[in-house]
Amino acid sequence: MKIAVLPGDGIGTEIVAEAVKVLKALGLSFEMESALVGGAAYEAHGHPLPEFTLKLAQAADAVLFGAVGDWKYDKLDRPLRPEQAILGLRKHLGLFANFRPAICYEQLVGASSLKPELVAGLDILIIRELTGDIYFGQPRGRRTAVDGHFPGAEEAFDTMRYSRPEIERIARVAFEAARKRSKKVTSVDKANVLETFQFWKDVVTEVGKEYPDVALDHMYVDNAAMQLVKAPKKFDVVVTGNMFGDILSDEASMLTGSIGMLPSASLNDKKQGLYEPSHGSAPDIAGKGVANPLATILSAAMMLRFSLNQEEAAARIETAVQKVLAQGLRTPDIYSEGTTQVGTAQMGDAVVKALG
Ligand SMILES: NC(=O)c1ccc[n+]([C@@H]2O[C@H](COP(=O)([O-])OP(=O)(O)OC[C@H]3O[C@@H](n4cnc5c(N)ncnc54)[C@H](O)[C@@H]3O)[C@@H](O)[C@H]2O)c1
Ligand SMILES: CC(C)[C@H](C(=O)O)[C@@H](O)C(=O)O
Ligand SMILES: [Mg+2]
Repeated sequence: MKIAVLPGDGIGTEIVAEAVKVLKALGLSFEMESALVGGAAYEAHGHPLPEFTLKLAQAADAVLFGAVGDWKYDKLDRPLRPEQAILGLRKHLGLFANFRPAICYEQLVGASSLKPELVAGLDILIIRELTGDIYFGQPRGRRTAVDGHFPGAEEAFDTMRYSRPEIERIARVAFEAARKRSKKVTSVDKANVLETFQFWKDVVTEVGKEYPDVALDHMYVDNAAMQLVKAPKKFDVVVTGNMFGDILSDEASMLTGSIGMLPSASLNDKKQGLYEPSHGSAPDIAGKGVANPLATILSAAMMLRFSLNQEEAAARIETAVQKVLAQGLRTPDIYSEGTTQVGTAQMGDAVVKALG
């Protein structure tokens, strides 16, 4: 089992160190190899996704990823910005299906942004399409009246597009996932305005006919953003495009207590996957040892389940995380009165101890 470990920037290095600690404590034989990615790779090699890093990821069964980015790179040309590394990995590895489960653990009901009764028992699965949409559509760029370059641009544009096969395959992923859950899919779109998402809705509806045992409903993204905070338990599997999924999953993270609790799995059609927390490099708290490593540790559990066929080990990690929460240990983002505040490394150590 070969794991490429790509910590990246900011808190990426801190939280991945804790996930690696937990993986090592399982007593399984992994081959783990690390490489620079994002801003760290740009500093060392002049590119956010160097050839070596990409090859390492391509050759691995799974990638454990931290986060990339920092405000100090804002002025770089877009292809050199750290965020291009994660977009490049998704594209090169064909990681089209992004699972972002928003689960409110019973111990964190009080840490949620919503009233306890709205989130107790909450378990939503957001399935975000990850290699299409306005993120990758062509053409994109800037036009100027003068020479085609910034500064002096007159306008900038991106293209939102989805092809039928792209929508069909993510819809199937969602219907299959729903079959193993409460058999309900909500497809989120903006079909009232956008041609791309009218097409999305039509294709998801067609695919839905292959799954008569799964209930399908459709919701506009603005309403979905509202319903997520009004009555989140109405949702089970949510399937949506790349950009809407990016936004809705950050919103959903706060129902679980913190963005530091939301793991993710990005899969291709070969079960190869990239596993990362849904959050970013958090430059505002980087280097302080206070970041919550649980989203990354829970992402490692998803990696064991989806790409490495280690269901038992995955469940061990998830149980250990619930145990440390039950012990009252909290990083600052999920802290509440009566609990014990700990730092990133202490939280990782506690999970290792709770593995038993
Ligand atoms: N997949 C990725 O690598 C990824 C994802 C999102 C953002 N980014 C990048 O990260 C940089 C910062 O972006 P941002 O500030 O908009 O989003 P962010 O997710 O990094 O941070 C948003 C807020 O959440 C907090 N936060 C995030 N993770 C946390 C954790 N584990 N524990 C405690 N608090 C946590 C941060 O302190 C911050 O206040 C940008 O360069 C952005 O492009 C990268
Ligand atoms: C960093 C950025 C490219 C990325 C995205 O928009 O997909 C991030 O926000 C995420 O959610 O993984
Ligand atoms: Mg995001």
